Amino acid sequence: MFEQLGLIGCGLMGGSFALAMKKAGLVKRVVGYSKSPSTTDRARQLGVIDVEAPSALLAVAGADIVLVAVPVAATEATLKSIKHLVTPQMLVMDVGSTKADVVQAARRALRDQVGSFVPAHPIAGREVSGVEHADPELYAGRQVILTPTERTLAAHLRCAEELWTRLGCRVTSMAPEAHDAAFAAVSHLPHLLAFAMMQSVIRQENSDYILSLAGTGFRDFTRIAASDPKMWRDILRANREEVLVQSRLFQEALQAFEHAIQADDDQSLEDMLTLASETRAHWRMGALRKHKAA
Ligand SMILES: NC(=O)C1=CN([C@@H]2O[C@H](COP(=O)(O)OP(=O)(O)OC[C@H]3O[C@@H](n4cnc5c(N)ncnc54)[C@H](O)[C@@H]3O)[C@@H](O)[C@H]2O)C=CC1
Ligand SMILES: O=C(O)C(=O)Cc1ccc(O)cc1
Repeated sequence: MFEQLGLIGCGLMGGSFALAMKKAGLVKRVVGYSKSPSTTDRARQLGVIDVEAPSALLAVAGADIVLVAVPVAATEATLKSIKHLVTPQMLVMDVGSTKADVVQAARRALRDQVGSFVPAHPIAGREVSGVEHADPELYAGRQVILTPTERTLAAHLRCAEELWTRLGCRVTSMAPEAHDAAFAAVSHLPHLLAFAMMQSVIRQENSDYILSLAGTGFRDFTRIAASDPKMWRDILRANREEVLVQSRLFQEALQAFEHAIQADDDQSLEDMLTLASETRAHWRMGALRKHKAA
């Protein structure tokens, strides 16, 4: 399907995309660039990329598909640096966790070439980063959200849908703002809460001892607190308004639980726990809920 993938950001997401594309026979050659030359070198040693490029622009030269897989705050500078080689025939995508800021960055950076850009967010990932963790199966069975703009070329949008589908993903399209509102609730706030949970334990005097007692519930709840701090700093800042809305909603829910406990209101406490428990028990990743719990 493609001759040459230009990969900018040879980390977990970019590296996994390159491996998945090769495994699916969708690309012949991968030319990669990462900010640190040692990362690009490592990506070549691991067989994630075939050729090292000394700059983002040179990674794009000769490519018919480009993936920008850098921290969201680096998107605008990256797109600016490659603009001169972006053509209407070239499909350019990203994998950023936030979309309104990325779309605005693309408009500013790519200007008349913005039609080549299909903003994408694979709902796949891990709490570890770096090319060492790149995995050809990372995207299999996961959702990918596309947030095309009014200027996105229809042919590129169709091509992106087909590509992600061939990698085993379920593809959905939505507006960037709707994306950011939804993912503030189901991804950004949960990560923030996991970080905050760790903070609240660490601040206690006997934290080492308490942590040594914790079991699987704590492990499952806090797994994502091991995620990359700089990446999450960028995501939380990029989607600050929606994250703060969700944080306030969460605090209201927590306060309702606190009040019920304080007031010995067993009925309210049990009702709230039941609603949460039943909803979670029936929740399946990627499935729409048919019946709301009573
Ligand atoms: N880690 C996850 O679970 C998920 C991450 N994402 C998004 O994917 C993007 C990449 O994240 P990961 O692959 O996890 O991070 P990573 O840290 O594994 O990889 C990022 C790579 O980009 C390189 N880089 C940083 N700034 C650069 C620049 N200005 N120019 C060129 N290369 C640069 C880094 O050296 C690194 O190799 C982020 O935007 C993140 O929001 C999306 C879904 C899941
Ligand atoms: O580690 C996990 O389970 C995640 O939730 C990973 C993740 C992180 C950021 C995203 O934008 C999407 C997925």
